[in-house]
Amino acid sequence: MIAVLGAGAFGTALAVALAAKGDVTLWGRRIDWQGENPRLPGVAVPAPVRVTEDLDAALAAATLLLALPAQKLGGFLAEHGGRMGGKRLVSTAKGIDLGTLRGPSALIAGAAPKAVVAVLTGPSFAADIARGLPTALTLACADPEAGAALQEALATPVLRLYRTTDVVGAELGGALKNVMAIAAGAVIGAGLGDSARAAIITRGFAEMTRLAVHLGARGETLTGLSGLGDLVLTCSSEQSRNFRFGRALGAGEAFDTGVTVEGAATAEALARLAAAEGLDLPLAAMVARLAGGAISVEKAMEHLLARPLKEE
Ligand SMILES: NC(=O)C1=CN([C@@H]2O[C@H](COP(=O)(O)OP(=O)(O)OC[C@H]3O[C@@H](n4cnc5c(N)ncnc54)[C@H](OP(=O)(O)O)[C@@H]3O)[C@@H](O)[C@H]2O)C=CC1
Ligand SMILES: O=C(CO)COP(=O)(O)O
Repeated sequence: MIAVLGAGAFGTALAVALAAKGDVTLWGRRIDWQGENPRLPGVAVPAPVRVTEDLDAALAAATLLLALPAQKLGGFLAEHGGRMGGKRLVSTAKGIDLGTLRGPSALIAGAAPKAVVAVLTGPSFAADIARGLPTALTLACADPEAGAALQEALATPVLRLYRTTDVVGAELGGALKNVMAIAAGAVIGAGLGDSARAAIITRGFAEMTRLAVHLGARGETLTGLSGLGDLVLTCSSEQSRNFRFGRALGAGEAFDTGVTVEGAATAEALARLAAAEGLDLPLAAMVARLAGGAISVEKAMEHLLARPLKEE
């Protein structure tokens, strides 16, 4: 049995997609809706999805998809991780925890050492998955056999999963692209043009790869769905919350603080990591200052353009 923990847009979309294969439990801490989740408007949640606030019932499943925002995962695991030993735990969070500077897989392994840890990530908007549009994602698990079994269990005819054992690379691809999407949105919001956005995507990709490899990832993982693929999607689509947040920053407009924008906290985590490890992460550092209100887009661009000229 499969249970999805976290009834936000993505958890709900995954439950809807997996319902095509059989019964799924969708757990949320507060289910105050019926039939259609306001976080995923226009999508009817079908009958095979058992929606519940009962965590004990959800924890009966052998496979748990953790669909919580990255900054909420640590607290949730601290409270409930002790009951998840022996399960297959698949994180969908795209971020780095600000408190510990760790990714979701390390948080899970710390809280539930006996669990099989995996990451499901890649270019996919919740609304697209829920509508049954074709999507390709990365399923990362360090244990190849467990990874193959999860690939079978979670793939559907329209949700195509590619397998890797590079968990660090897969989760960093998803976390870092959100930071770059804020930068791309800021460039567009400030009216700096599509050419500048292409520069952000390309130099952002170089920065992502450099950091991920430094942290133990395989470089080629970043050229896959959960790196380049998700970076391109998120930097170029109005559907992206990170892009829209950046665009609002660039345009000097307000943004709804209730919307999940993983890239803001992750940029701050990266700035701290860069300081601790002596890394040069110019774009992430700028996004951290932009998102924190410490600098304007104009000043950020001035700083970036004034950097010494170098080889590509
Ligand atoms: N939306 C998308 O298109 C995609 C999202 N993702 C990733 O999935 C993760 C979740 O995003 P998404 O579903 O969109 O976010 P949403 O903002 O739609 O939902 C977040 C959900 O998390 C719940 N939550 C927060 N804290 C806790 C907690 N301590 N215990 C239980 N539930 C909690 C919220 O519940 P409550 O309402 O009670 O606050 C809410 O249901 C993110 O890391 C995101 O990057 C990945 C791919 C695509
Ligand atoms: O991760 C996503 C698409 O792959 C969703 O992006 P946003 O969180 O920016 O909406």
